[in-house]
Amino acid sequence: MSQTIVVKIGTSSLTQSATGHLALSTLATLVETLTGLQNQGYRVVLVSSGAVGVGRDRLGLTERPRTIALKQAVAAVGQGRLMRVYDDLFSTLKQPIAQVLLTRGDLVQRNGYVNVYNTFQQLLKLGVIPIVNENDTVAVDELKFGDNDTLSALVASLVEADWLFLLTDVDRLYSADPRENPNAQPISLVTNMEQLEEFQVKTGDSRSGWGTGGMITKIEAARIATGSGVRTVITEGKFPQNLERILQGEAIGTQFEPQNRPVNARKHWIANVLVPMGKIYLDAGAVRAISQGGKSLLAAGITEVEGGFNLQDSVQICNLDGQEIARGLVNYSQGELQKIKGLHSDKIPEILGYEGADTVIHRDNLVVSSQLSIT
Ligand SMILES: Nc1ncnc2c1ncn2[C@@H]1O[C@H](COP(=O)(O)OP(=O)(O)O)[C@@H](O)[C@H]1O
Ligand SMILES: N[C@@H](CCC(=O)OP(=O)(O)O)C(=O)O
Repeated sequence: MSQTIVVKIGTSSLTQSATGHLALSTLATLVETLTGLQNQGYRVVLVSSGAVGVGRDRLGLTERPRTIALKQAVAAVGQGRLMRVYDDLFSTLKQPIAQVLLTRGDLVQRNGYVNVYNTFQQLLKLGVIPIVNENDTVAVDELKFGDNDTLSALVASLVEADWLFLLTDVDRLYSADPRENPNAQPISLVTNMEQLEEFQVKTGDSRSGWGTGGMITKIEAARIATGSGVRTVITEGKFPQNLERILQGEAIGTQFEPQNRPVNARKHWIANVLVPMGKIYLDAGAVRAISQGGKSLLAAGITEVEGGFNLQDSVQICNLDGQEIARGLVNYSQGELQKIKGLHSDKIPEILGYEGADTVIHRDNLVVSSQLSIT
């Protein structure tokens, strides 16, 4: 079966820093490279930022839009313009493309997730290169990916990609932001995410003029993607032709080695796609039963409940120190749990006045932190 690659390009690479106009030569090289890879038999997905940057340039705004409404309006202007440029360039090479605009809300319902999965599969089967962006114009805060690094990692996981390339305006990850620290050490290979602590990587919150997430969201993306078995590379967007060399084995940029692909796609979805709506705190016995015993969560081990969650929402499960040890889908609302926390399951019908589920979170809907990387 052919390999699948997801390439994410950030605003900093798509636009010229001096003028804010599109970086046409970079875009043209990217289009040539991706079409070349597609012709070699790779299945290719492009996650492209730039809606806000291009819209801002089109409208002649000199500042980053601050209000949500303005940002959403600017993105609406820029997204169409950006796709027009991509379509012109890809069409010159006879490569069909598709626009896929997503919000987290499209993926949080399990059937929505499966639907998007099927659409991607169909597009790739047709030999199309999907061009993905967050649907900035309609996304509301609670259901935003917020940055395209995270979005690209979730897409890479969804399409079961072999590679995720994060193209940006630095050539690789450094031990500190190279803009601010001239002694920052380059990092070529990360075999597991704990190594980043050994390398003492610092990201600060610095980012290029129009970028959104900075380096921290790229590391987070690498964590999600490698946790799904996707090899991830941070490399410079100015040289898209390097993708071919990396695929041939050259050590360019920072490469993050993939962990084993999780066998359970549903648990990956719970851990990485759903937005937790509350917290449940457990006593030490319940923490052990869940973390080491592979058990379902029962009401008896719950000490405290926080947040306004409903049945089937995702919640964070914490030990008494507040450290997250698992995440899962609840069978009770926050109000119900307040009443039954600490009680034996036999007591639930009496207290609530109806027969509830035996478990607060069934183990099939529970992801412990050692099982999968939790965001
Ligand atoms: N440890 C680090 N290594 C490399 N770059 C870093 C680091 N910490 C912060 N950065 C900054 O992250 C920036 C890239 O992020 P961003 O501007 O969001 O790019 P993009 O638009 O490609 O998403 C770089 O320009 C760099 O200054
Ligand atoms: N969805 C937004 C981009 C969000 C984003 O993550 O931007 P960047 O840091 O440049 O990759 C847009 O198209 O402008």
